[in-house]
Amino acid sequence: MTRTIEPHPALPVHHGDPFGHEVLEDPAAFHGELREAGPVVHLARYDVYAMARYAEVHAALRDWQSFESGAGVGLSNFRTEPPWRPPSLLLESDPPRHDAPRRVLSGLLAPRALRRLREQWRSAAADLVDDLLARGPEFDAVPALAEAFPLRVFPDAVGIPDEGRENLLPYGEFLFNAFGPHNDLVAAGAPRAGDLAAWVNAQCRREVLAEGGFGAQIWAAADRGEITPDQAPLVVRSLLSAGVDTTVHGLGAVLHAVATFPEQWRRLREQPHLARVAFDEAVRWASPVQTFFRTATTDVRVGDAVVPAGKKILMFLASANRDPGRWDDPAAFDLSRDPSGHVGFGFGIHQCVGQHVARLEAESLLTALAERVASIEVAGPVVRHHNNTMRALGSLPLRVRPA
Ligand code: HEM
Ligand SMILES: O=C(O)c1ccc(-n2ccnc2)cc1
Repeated sequence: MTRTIEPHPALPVHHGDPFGHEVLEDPAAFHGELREAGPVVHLARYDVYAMARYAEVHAALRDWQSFESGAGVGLSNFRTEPPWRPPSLLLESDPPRHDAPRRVLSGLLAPRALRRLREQWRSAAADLVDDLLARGPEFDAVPALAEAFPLRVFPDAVGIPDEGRENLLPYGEFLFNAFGPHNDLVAAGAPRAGDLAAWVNAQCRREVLAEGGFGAQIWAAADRGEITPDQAPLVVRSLLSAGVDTTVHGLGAVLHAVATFPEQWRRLREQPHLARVAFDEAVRWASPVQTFFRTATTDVRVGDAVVPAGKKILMFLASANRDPGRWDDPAAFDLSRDPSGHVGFGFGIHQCVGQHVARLEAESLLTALAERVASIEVAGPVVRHHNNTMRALGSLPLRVRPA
């Protein structure tokens, strides 16, 4: 018997659409309205509950018992409608099911485990930048760098075959749209979703994965009994789902940031060790992953309101990362800031297990650029690419002056 209870009178209501093109184009005003309205706001359009302030988002990310992932981290509730693909053993699971797959990926993707890739990725970044600069000082950084670099290094690191890698970006694009409502963005990707999912699933089979790659290491963890053989392909699928589009838009964000704030590029060139903090500050500033949902496991009190059990909570990571109650001058990209504590990689038990991969990619590319490029400026209209979950650029025209 489903109880239909009206939202609590203390709960402010907002009638806007966080997944509409107006908000996707520029969410700042919408985020500000939600932060000002209260600690939690009822989004009447979808009958979900929004958290947009840092304090509540951070607390909800930590409290996985009250705010679960097992009913899905998108708008759809797996308990009432079938997921479009078998749920993720990490992203869409809670303890105890979540524990072993998490432990396996944490080990494989830890900073010390990535050391073996550092030289290779740095030299791949240097080659990519050398080839690009040889073609001239003006280029669109989205295809030329933000997309090209992750696709040059990550599929090889996983160990998938060369054939069909062009499916990775559209698969991720659909996946991240599918966390939102069935709007025009989902409809546009739906015709290819089945084929893309079939191709991704085929890359998770043991026999296609190259020796020494992350994929083969996941299967080896199954041989050691750390996860079951049935779980192994799904854990590989997590890497293929998460590993490309996120870093593409993370790199797009940091390139957009340094081109928009040239004095920060000067600072990075003077102090190359700032490359890592530059990426985290860019993840805070842009929040490539804008939102994720949770589901209330009980009637959860938030401030003086109550979110009814079974309702979805939309956590606005991007708004929390620009909450003036937490950050000074939040709209500034500033390398003198300490961005730690940002929620751009989440927080708590589901915090991004691939963050070190993303950081290593960013550090490799930024270091290669900082050694070769004295200045970077925006050379044309910056075009946004709308996605229900990701903050993405469609085009970032840049002009560089070689060092
Ligand atoms: C800039 C790049 C990235 C951003 C902004 C990002 C962001 C996030 C966020 C916000 C979460 C938390 C999800 C939640 O709490 O529900 C997360 C989880 C996760 N990320 Fe990332 N991510 C990035 C790159 C990557 C990469 C490169 C990989 C894989 C190599 C990856 C794999 C994962 C996985 C498997 C999870 C689920 C962890 C769990 O549930 O225990 N991510 N990421
Ligand atoms: O397990 C999966 O399929 C999966 C896991 C994580 C992500 N993700 C989101 C942001 N960083 C990674 C996407 C998909």
